[in-house]
Amino acid sequence: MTPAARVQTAIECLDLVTRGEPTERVLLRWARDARHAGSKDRAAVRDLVFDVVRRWWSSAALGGGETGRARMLGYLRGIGEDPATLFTGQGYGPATLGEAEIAAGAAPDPLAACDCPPDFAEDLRASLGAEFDPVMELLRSRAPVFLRVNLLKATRDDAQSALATEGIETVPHPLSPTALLVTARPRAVAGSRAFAQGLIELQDAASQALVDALPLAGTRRVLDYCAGGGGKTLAMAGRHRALYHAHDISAARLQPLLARAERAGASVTLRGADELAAEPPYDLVLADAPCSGSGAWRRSPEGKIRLSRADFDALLVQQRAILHAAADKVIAGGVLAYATCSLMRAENDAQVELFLADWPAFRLETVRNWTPLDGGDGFFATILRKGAS
Ligand SMILES: C[S@@+](CC[C@H](N)C(=O)[O-])C[C@H]1O[C@@H](n2cnc3c(N)ncnc32)[C@H](O)[C@@H]1O
Repeated sequence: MTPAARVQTAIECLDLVTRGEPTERVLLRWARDARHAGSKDRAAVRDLVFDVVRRWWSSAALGGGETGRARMLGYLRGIGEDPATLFTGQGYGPATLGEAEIAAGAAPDPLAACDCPPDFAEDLRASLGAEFDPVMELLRSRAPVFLRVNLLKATRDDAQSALATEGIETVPHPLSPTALLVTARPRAVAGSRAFAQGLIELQDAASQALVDALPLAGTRRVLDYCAGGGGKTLAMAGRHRALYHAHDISAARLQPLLARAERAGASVTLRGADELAAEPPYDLVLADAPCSGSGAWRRSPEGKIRLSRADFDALLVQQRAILHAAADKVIAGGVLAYATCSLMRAENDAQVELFLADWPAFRLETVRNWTPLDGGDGFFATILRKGAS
């Protein structure tokens, strides 16, 4: 595909995204049907579509409309590329620009310029304070690719050397002693020998820093209450030997965890709701709750354009319920760690305040926040210690 044909394909995908179809589903369907497209084309179209989603509002303003074509036009203007070089009307590229399109488009207002979802601007401003502008600016660009070195199988130096033999260049990242930032061939990671042998996992550096902050030393029984695919379960197991139980309301989400654990050389047991109810309490329960995902909007930008006020309110209710259920599984003297990848106070400190008012047996031990300004995604983590008796 020519660069112009990739742009036209991205425009058609963006039209479907605008109509409400999930971006990932649109791209998967296109990739399945596009027999003429090679892997580089697929990657390029994917990158273009997600780049525009990250700059949803500024692209619409600069392009003078909300169609895929207008947004692509605005996106190209926004990154300083001349759209006329791609909108040539040749081959499978987009039709040449009409006079109205050339004249259309205006500088975005300050909120659109930072591509902040209007419905959450107030929350984000209040939560981030002086960091609002620089954080929103970072969320307009792609996330770096980070790896977590699996200390059960390799040191960070070993992992770096193994990756380098496959042309994957990395540098250590200061956010965590296990974090590597990929500086060359990030797309080769998932197919690499180092990955197949369990030396590394793909995991954001702040997510690793969050696990570093958990008081795992001395714990014997650990429950990951919202384990999902088990990213944090495996990060904990890579650092500290203990009995790890993984639970999630969705069995489908947990499903890849056992194969991942085997590759990592870690021992993790899945626990459904009934099994969990029969388990004695744990020394440490991690509740990595579902959230707005606002801290990870550059990695998963879909949430930025889809999150509604009603979704958000439902998430707050879910987070409270999860905190209560997870607290029930903490042994006297043990720890409840509540975490989100949200930048918003309502999901973070405010939830903890509500929890502490309901559960006087717990006291706040530490609170940590990471934003994309630290290099990785935005995360919140708090350690709540249950009284000894
Ligand atoms: C932020 S994700 C977890 C990510 C995971 N810890 C990781 O590091 O890869 C939140 C998870 O919470 C799960 N979840 C939602 N409601 C839940 C509930 N009531 N009980 C347990 N898990 C729940 C979701 O299915 C989702 O997998």
